[in-house]
Parts: sequence; C-alpha cells; structure tokens
Amino acid sequence: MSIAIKRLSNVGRAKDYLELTKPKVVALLVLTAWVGMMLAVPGLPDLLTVLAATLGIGLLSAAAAAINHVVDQRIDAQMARTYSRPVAKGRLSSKQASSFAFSLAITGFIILYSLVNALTAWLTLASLFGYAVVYTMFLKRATPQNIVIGGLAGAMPPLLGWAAITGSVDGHALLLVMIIFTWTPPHFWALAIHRRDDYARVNMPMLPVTHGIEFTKSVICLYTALLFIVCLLPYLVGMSGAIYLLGSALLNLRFMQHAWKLKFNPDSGSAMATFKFSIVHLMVLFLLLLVDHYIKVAPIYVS
Ligand code: HEM
Ligand SMILES: CC(C)=CCC/C(C)=C/CC/C(C)=C/COP(=O)(O)OP(=O)(O)O
Repeated sequence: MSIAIKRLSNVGRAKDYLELTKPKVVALLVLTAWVGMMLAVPGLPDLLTVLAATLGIGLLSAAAAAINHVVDQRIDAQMARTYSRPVAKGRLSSKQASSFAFSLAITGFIILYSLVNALTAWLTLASLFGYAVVYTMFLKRATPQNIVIGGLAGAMPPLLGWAAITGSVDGHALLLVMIIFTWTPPHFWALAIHRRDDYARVNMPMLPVTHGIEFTKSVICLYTALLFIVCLLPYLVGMSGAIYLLGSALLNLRFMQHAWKLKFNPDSGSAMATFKFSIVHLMVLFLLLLVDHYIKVAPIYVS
C-alpha cells in the first residue's frame, strides 16, 4: 500500500473512533459539567481541578457512548439514521470498539480519582453505568419510559462538575440536574416522532411507536411547560439572577412555541425543528447560567 493510501486509511480510522464517542453530545455534556464547576464557587475554581474534571468527565462520557455503539450495533445497522456507524457497518470490530471504550473509561476514572476526588470519580462511573448498561442494555428495549429514567445519567454532568470542585453533592447542583432531566423527553421524543418508522422496524418501544404520534406530541407540550417551571427554580432559590430569568423565560417560551406548532399546526419539518431547537435551548440556557453567575444583576424580589 502506498504511503498516501495508508495515511488516508489512518485518517478514516481516526474518524471512526471519533464517531464512536458521539463528540457533539459529549461536547454539550461537558459544557453542562463545566457550568456546574463554575457555579460551585463565587470566584474562579482551581484551574488544574477544572482541567482534570473536564477531561475525566469527557472521557467517561465518550466511553459510555462507545459502549452504546457496540451494544446497539444490530439495531443501528437497521435504522436509516445509524446504519453507517463504524461498528454497525463493520469498519471497526466489537473488540476494537470495546478496547477503545475500556481505555477511555480507565483513563478517565484514574484522572478523576487521582487529580479530582473519589466522589466525582465514582459518581461519573455510576453515570456511565446508568447510560451504557441500565439504559442501553435494558431500559431502551423494555419500556417507552426508557429515556425518562435513563435520562438521569445524561443529566448528571452539572452535579459531577460541582462535586469536582466542592467534594460534595449540593442542592443547587441537583436543580441543574432536574433541568436536564426535564429537558430530555421533549429533546428525544421530537426526534423519535421524525424517526418513528425506524424505531418500529427494530421493535424499540419508543413512545411514538407504543402510544402513537399524537399522544407523544401532547406529552412533549406538557414537558416543555414543566421545563419552563423547573427552569425558574435557580432564580427562585436565589442561585441565579435577572439575566438568567429573562433568558430562560424567552428560551422556554420558544421551546413551548415549537411544541405547540408540532401538536396543532405541524408541517413535515416541525419535529426536527423542535429537536434541533432543544439542543440550542440547552446550550444557551447553560451559557446564560454562566454569564449570570459572573455578571450578577440584583434579583427582582417581591417582598
Ligand atoms: C437518555 C437521554 C437522551 C437520549 C435518549 C438522547 C437521544 C438523542 C438522539 C437519538 C440523538 C440523535 C443522534 C444522531 O443523530 O446521531 C441525539 C442528539 C443529540 N443529543 Fe441527545 N439524547 C439524550 C440526552 C442528551 C443529553 C443529556 C445531552 C447533552 C446534555 C444531549 C445532547 C445531544 C446533542 C448535542 C445531539 C446532537 C448530536 C449531533 O448532531 O451529532 N442528549 N440525542
Ligand atoms: C458519564 C456520563 C455522563 C455518561 C452519559 C453519556 C451519554 C453519552 C449520554 C447521552 C445520552 C444519549 C446520546 C442517548 C442516546 O442514546 P440512544 O442509544 O438512544 O441513541 P442512538 O440511537 O443515537 O445511539
């Protein structure tokens, strides 16, 4: 094989390994962990701890994503959205992907345990277990509430970030977990409506398959309303100020508007538009928490 061709195939292989880690999902997970770290203390947290925690949480999340590719390879191979994934297509073997996941997990755990603290290391490992084992191997195939329960693992990063800095589990961090926990169902079910036939073909009991598209749309509306309320909590407990309150209200009104359109006036793009907006919503919401933390505007209390 010529050097040029060899190089090209190495680049392809590196891309496949990167794809295993679901990099965009992990990027958003790490952002939420990072916000947890910054909100844990009034000023700036210790830089070395932030770097180690970011790396450790990122590596364990990436490992969880890679395990998901191995476990789900048969169903991935049958769905239009996932059929060309590296393990499903056979570009990487199960053994290669599993060894990769194991290396990421061990490295991440050692970094967290030795450079951050034991609590964060164990909680992050528990989150990996929650997603890669409890959700992927069991819940996903068992109940349409799979993503509601399994969503807890993906909601954990702000608490992991917070624990990395303080060494404890704080009530304020739990509010951030509640936000992502409530956000996950409208995030996923909007996509599941668009991909309903894929999920039906592989017998995955996703809500639009088991309870129908109209019911799922109604539940999405309810969850976006619930999310509006849950997002008020950081302001109501005095953790965040007016910038967050205003931004969060606007983001949630827009999310509710997407959900309303999806239910009562849909076109062929409404489900994907709602799914895509969910990602912008969570990203901007967490950036707002960060901005608000550093530029505190006096809270508007009614006494
Ligand atoms: C159990 C909980 C969750 C489920 C079932 C779920 C499901 C999904 C699915 C099926 C996709 C499409 C992936 C693709 O097309 O390859 C997706 C995309 C995405 N999810 Fe989630 N998700 C969950 C939680 C989360 C969490 C907690 C975050 C971040 C905090 C997140 C961030 C994202 C992002 C950024 C994308 C876009 C990825 C891309 O465009 O490549 N998700 N999600
Ligand atoms: C350590 C830690 C914080 C772990 C959490 C890791 C993690 C990657 C959470 C994100 C959840 C997610 C992308 C679910 C989709 O899985 P799916 O199987 O339903 O979607 P797919 O069909 O696209 O694979």
